[in-house]
Order: sequence, then C-alpha cells, then structure tokens
Amino acid sequence: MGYLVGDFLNRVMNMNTWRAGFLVELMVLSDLLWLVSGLGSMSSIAISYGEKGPVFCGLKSDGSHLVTCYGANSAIIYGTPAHFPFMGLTAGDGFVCGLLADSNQPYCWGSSGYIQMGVPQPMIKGSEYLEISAGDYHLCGLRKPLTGRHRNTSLVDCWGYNMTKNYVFDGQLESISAGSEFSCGLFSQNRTAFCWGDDTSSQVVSSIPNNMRFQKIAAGGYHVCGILEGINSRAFCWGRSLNIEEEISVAYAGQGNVDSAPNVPMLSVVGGKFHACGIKSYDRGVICWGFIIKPSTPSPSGTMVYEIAAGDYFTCGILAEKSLAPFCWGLGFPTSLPIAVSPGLCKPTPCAPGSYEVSHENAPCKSPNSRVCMPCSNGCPSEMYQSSECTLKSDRQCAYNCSGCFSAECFSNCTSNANGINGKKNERFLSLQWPVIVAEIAFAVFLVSIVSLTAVLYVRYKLRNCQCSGKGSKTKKNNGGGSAFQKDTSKIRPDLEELKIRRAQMFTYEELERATDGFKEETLVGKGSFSCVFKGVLKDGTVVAVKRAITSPNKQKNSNEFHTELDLLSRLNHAHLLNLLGYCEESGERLLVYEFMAHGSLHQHLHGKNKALKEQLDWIRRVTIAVQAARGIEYLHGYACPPVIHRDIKSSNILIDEEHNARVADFGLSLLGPADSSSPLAELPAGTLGYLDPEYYRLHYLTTKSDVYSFGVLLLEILSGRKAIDMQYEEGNIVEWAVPLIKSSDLNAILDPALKPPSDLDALKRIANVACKCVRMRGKERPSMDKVTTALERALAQLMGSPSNEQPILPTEVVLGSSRLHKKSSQRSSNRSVSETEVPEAEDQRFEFRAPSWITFPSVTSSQRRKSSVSDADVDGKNSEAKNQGNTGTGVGDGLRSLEEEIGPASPQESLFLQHNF
Ligand SMILES: Nc1ncnc2c1ncn2[C@@H]1O[C@H](COP(=O)(O)OP(=O)(O)OP(=O)(O)O)[C@@H](O)[C@H]1O
Repeated sequence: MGYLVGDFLNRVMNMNTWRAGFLVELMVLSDLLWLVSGLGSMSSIAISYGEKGPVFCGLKSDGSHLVTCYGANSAIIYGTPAHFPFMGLTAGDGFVCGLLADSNQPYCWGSSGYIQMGVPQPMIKGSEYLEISAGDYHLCGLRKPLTGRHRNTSLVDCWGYNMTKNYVFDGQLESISAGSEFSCGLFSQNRTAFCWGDDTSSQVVSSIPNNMRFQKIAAGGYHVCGILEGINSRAFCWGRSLNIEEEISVAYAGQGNVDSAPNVPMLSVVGGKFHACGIKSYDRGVICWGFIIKPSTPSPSGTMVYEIAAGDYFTCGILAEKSLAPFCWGLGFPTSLPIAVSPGLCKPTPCAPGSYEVSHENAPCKSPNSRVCMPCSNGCPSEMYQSSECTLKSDRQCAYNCSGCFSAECFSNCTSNANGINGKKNERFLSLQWPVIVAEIAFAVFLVSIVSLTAVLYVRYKLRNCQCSGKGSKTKKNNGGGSAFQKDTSKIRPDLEELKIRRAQMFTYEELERATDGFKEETLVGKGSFSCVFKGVLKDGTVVAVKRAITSPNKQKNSNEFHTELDLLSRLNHAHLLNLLGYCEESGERLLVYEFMAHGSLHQHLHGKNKALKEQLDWIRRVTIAVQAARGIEYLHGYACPPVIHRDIKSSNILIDEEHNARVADFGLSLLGPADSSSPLAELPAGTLGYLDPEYYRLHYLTTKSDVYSFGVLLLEILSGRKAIDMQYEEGNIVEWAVPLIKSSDLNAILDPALKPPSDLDALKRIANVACKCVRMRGKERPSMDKVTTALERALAQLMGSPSNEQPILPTEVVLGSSRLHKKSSQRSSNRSVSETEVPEAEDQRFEFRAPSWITFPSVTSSQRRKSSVSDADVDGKNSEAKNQGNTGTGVGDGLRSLEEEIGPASPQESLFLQHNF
C-alpha cells in the first residue's frame, strides 16, 4: 500500500528526476489551479490556526515554489521543509500541508492528533493529486482525473478525524474545499456543489443548495460560500452562522450572519470559522461578512489584493503592490508580516483567456518564460466606465465618468483631470455642480441624524421593558398554576421584597470567630484551593459552614467585585444549590457563611478512605444525587437571572445534606478567586483538570455546555467510582477510559466494583450514554442540562422499577425543591420520546491543588507524572489505532480522543504555571 516517508524523502532529494516532471505537471496543474486559488482550498498561501497559535505560510515570491512561514506555532515553523517545491498549500488546526511538485502528493508538517505528518498515511502507492484541502482535523486530496471509462468518476482521499477513507464520486470534480469537519466538492459539468462529512454542527451537508450553479466554492469552519455563475458573480453561503443567542459566552461579542453575503460581484471567496471574505471583482478590494469578533482589525479598504486566505478569526491577503507583503485583519494575528510571498503560481504557459499576466516586477518567476496569471476583473464601480479591456498583459482599466459624479473621490479625480486638459471647459460644469454637492452632503447629514436618533429612541424604548430573561415571565405564569409548584417557582424569581430579605446577611468577624470557636482545628471540615471550611454554630443555634479565604499576600482585594458576586449569589435559591447565608469582609478577611452539609461531599463518599461510605451510596442513591445535581445546574443555566455558568462542577462541589440530598456548591467560582486580574494566568479558563471542557480550555469559549462536559465527567465518576483523573491506572483520564468501553457496549467494565450491578442494566446504560454525549468534544453537540436532567430522571424511574419511559417517577425527596418540574410537566406531552441522551454531572478530586491560574490540577507525585507522560504516548498509539478502526467502520467515534487531543498541550502561559507549581 503506502510507502515510507524515508523513501519519499529520497525521491524528493533526487532532483534530476523531478525537474522535468515538475514543469510538465505545473503546466497542467496551474491551468486548473488558478480556478481555485483564493478559495478556502489549496492556494499559494495558507493559514494554520488553533491553540498553538496562528501561522501564515506562502510560496516564496522568488518563483521557486519553496515555502516560507511566519507565526507562533513552533512545530510548524521549525518543521517547514526548506527544500521541497510545492504546487500549492493548505492548512488546518496546528498543521500545514503542501502538494509536492515532484510527486503530486501531500506533505504535512506541524502537529495534528489525527493526521500523520509527512506524507499522510495510509497512502495508496502512486496516487497523484490535483488539489488538497485541509479542515480542522482532516485533509482531503482530489486525485488527478481518471481516463477511459472511469473518466466520469472522481476519487477523493481523506485522512483525519472521522474522515480517513477513499471516496469515489460519480461525476468529475473540479475542486474540493474542506471545512471544520466536512468537505465539499464542485462538479465541473453541472457546476453544482456536493458536501460530505459530519453535519451535526454545521448542517452544511443537509442544506446544500442543489439548484445553484457555482464558479467556485470555499468552505469555512461551519459554512460554505460559493461564487454563483453568471454575470452577477455574487457569493452565496450556506451552513451555520454563530448564533450568539445560543451561546452564553462572556468571552467575545460579535455580530452578523455568514449567510448574508453582500450582493457584489466577486472574484474569489474564503471562509474563516464564522466569517467569510471575498475579493470584489471590480476593484480587487476585500469585503468581509459574518461573525466578526470585537475588537478586530478592520479589513483593508481601498487596497487591491491578489489572493486571500482565512484563519479561524482572521484573514490575510497579498497586497497587489510591489512588496507582495501579506496583510492580515481580524483577531489574533499581526496586521503585517515580514515575509514576501507569491501572489500565485508561476506557470510556463501563456495565461488563458479571461486572465492576465501579473507584471514580472510583481511576480518574479524564476524562469523568464513563466508568469503568474490572475483572473480578469469584471465591471467597474459606479461612476466609472471600462476604459480598456482585460488583455493578456494587464487587467481591464476603469476610469471615472465625469458627467455622472456624485462622490467626492470622483469629483476630485475629475477636477485634477480637468485642470490638466480641459480646465476652462469643465470649470463652468464644476461651478454648477458644487451647490448640488453641498446640498447632497447636508441631506446625508440630516438623514444620518434622523436614523441615529430613531435608533437611540428605539433602543431606549426596548430597554425600558427589558427583563432579565423570557423565562422570568414564564415562571410568573407558572406561579399562578398550582400549589406545590408555586412554592418552588417563587424561589426562582422572588419578588423584590423577598429578595431584600434573602440578601446575604453581613456578619462581623467576631461573630464568626465565636461561632467557629476561633477557627479551631477541630472545627475544620474541609480545605479547598483557596479556602478552609469550618463548622460553626451561630448565636441562634443555626449550624453553618464558614468558608474562610486563605489570605493572599495581596491584600488589595477588589471589594466591588466581591460585592457584585455576593449580590448575585444571594439571589440564587434552589433546593439543590448550597445557599449562601451571609458573609463577612473585614480587614482583608473574606468569609462566606453557608448552610452546613452534614454528610460532606460526594467526593468524600466516592473516594474517601471509608469504604462503608462508598457502599452506602447504592445505585439509586447515586442516580438520585446525579438528578438533583443536574437540577441545580439546570437552574443556574436556565432560571437564574442572569444565567450562571458554574465552571467547576466536580464531586467535591456536590455536597450532601442531612437528608442525603445533593447540593451543588461553589457556583461563585470567582468569589474566592484571585483578585489580581492583571496576572496573565487569570485570563486562563477556570476549572479543574479532568473536568475541564476541552473547547473552553482551547478556545476560551465559555458556555453552559462547559458545565455539561464537567457533569458528564461527574456521571462517569458516579458510575465507575473512579476519580476524573487517577494516575494509578494505565488510562488515567476517566473519559479516555470509559467512553470507548461504553461505546463498545461493555458497561460492566466501567461499573463501580464496590457495588453489585443492578439486575436490570438498562437504566445505567442510559446514564452511561448520556455521559458519553455530555463529554463530546464540541459543546454544540452536547445536550443541554434540561435534556440531561430529563434523561436522568427517566433512568432513575427505570432503576426504581417503573417500566415506563414516559413518566419521570421520582422519589419524594427528589421532587422537593425541583424548580423545573412544573415546566416539564407542561412539556411532557410534547416530549414523548426523549432519546437516551444527556446526563451531565460528576466530578471528582480531593487531592488537588488550585492555583491562581483558576485551573485546578490534580496533585500527582512526580513519579506519577513521569508515568503519565509515558502512558500518554502509549495512549496516543492506541488511539491512532482505534481511530483507524473507527474509520473503517467500527464506529468507536469521539470517545477515543487521547487526553492530549482533548485538553491539548499546555500553552506557554500554562507551561509557565506548571513549572511554578510542580
Ligand atoms: N457547606 C458545607 N458544609 C459542609 N462541608 C463543606 C461545606 N462546604 C465545603 N465543605 C467541605 O469543605 C471542602 C472544601 O470546600 P471548598 O469549596 O473550599 O473547596 P473545594 O470545592 O473542595 O475545592 P476547590 O476550592 O479547590 O474547588 C469540601 O470538599 C467539603 O468537604
């Protein structure tokens, strides 16, 4: 089948053999290539993005077809092959690939957990490719056209996440373009687009516009844009825009849908993660649309570009000027780069009709007989007319139509021309025009003022009625409904009076000191990373837990922040949340007073030294705890106002009260966090390793789905009795270990050996399935907490002997305090068949160290750490094998990502933190 990279390198080094072939291939390929250059597919430039930092690569401007790269990802920069000539480039998350000029095969460098670097494997011997295109974690190559009776068949080979396969398509594909987790092709005969791959997050495959004909297509992260055929040549995009309303994201703000492409003719288009940019055909200027993160560098205006390529949240173009310097805009990359790259590929044949030759000065191809060809621009901007046609030597030219000017630019241009040639003749014309200009400007100013005023008034009107969320009014309605639920829902949105009463009480330090017997060692019930927790008895006899922040050397705590958080926490009230009773802030001391939880934490039960405690938690008790915790979290996500993302769901934050009911604690993560936000580490995601949502960790996207991930880990922990990360096992990460076993239906292998399995395993199977869904890599593919809770309730009902899936039968103590039962009872009829889905929850860990980075790392000994680094490598090996199996149909799927793939290697800041703390 494939051949080794070593063999391949030998071949490449054998320069005598490649040169002749290279020229011939280049002639054939470049004819086709300019049709697709500038799209999200292969081009003379490519951008890699991802957690390890962005990198721009381009073919050198000297016409050598050698590659040069600039950026932050050292694996790419140091791995860039200096001596291989490439036909074109493409890039994905953390890697870059080029199509080798001599062998027409891809060669990748950088790093990817899913694609083998070098020549991707498996590779069918002798395969030659016309074009390659990379998605986030995969690469596809379009093979050279077949001949003979197979000429109407196209072969596409893909490597990487969920895609490693040889695809055979009926019809001739002209080009391919890969999106995040899907790929698309453009058929050359009927000009229709076709996509395949994972449709879940993008919906690109299911929404292909079958009746549209495209000149070109380019895939972005979750969408595809194509340039329509016909003189209009406008872009049309389909797929998924970032729906901001769906994301409770505090990290970024932006605007715009990628499907609202501007109605202007375009020469080419490229797609970023949630945005797209195109080159306008009449002035070669850039235009971008879609979700633009703020603050972003604006796209260049009034500048001509030859070629563009998109990263995730930024785009770069090669300016059509002598320096051929790349210029970037968007977020996360420098605006100008200190390298010069080719605006296209040098070809030894004359430019085809419809294209023109970039001057040799701008595109110095090595051989004097080669040139870079560019597609001719079409049409001219308004106020202009075409003064000369596009020829083989130059693009078409536009000139101002001085009799129809209405812009200042046009006037100034015509004025300067007029002064030179027909000064006198046009003077009268201009003097007549001036009053018109002034009137037009005045009218424009008036119009803008009116629109702005209306907008301001409208926004103010809207804000006047603004309530925190629609759910509030829903809840109010519910309140009218019924007795048992009334009590419940009134807790969710109490009226103002009640709020005032419930607002946390202020204690004096002396009071709390007295309550805890002077914070004596004997009253200490637990220790966290930032705090010690003491049992105390207030004057009125109430037993409380007093959480005392470990005093930081920086006494300059942000008092405002503390009060804002306190205010928020004191408004939250739910039967399955640990309620805050009061606080004390005196001379640098920060103390929080909570209800006391007699039975400690779930972590103590599951992982404590006392085995009897673990056995006490039978299956029904465990699932009940899961349901209750899920409800608490669901309340935070769906009913709290504003919604609260917990960020640190884990078993030590699930506390158990006197009646053995679960309470979610620590939902004000920042309350005792580092007050010094100037520390770079404070910007890192918060949470505990093992529970930390990989998407949040990598992209800093904080959504409610991050809690869902942690809850999934908690569920696995409840089912297995294992810690989220436990280095005494070969597979230390619970997700890595449990998900493949669950997916291969080996549930018994993960169930806690301390308990006898229940007679009917179905309920636990459901829970395990939900856990798997919760820990999916992509937040959007995880279920929401309300779905998770529903699934858990049903599992609990089943476990308790109710055969009906329709009715969530719950023990009384589970129902008590549920904030959502009312909502659900009204939804029940419409929710007939809830799939075996989500179950969030779980967490772990007592032995951990919480540092100011806001990430809690499990405390492991150095020898354990050494072992873990070895086993990580083992795991990688196993996983790649498993992944290949998955691709050949065993369907193991996303559970097999290695820990490194899930969490990703540490960034420089995180490494710094690790060095400091271990
Ligand atoms: N209200 C409470 N009643 C009884 N015990 C409590 C209460 N709150 C916390 N504890 C005990 O104190 C321990 C420490 O709690 P704390 O919230 O300070 O840290 P943590 O959440 O376990 O860890 P970290 O702060 O690192 O996330 C808990 O694990 C629990 O055993």
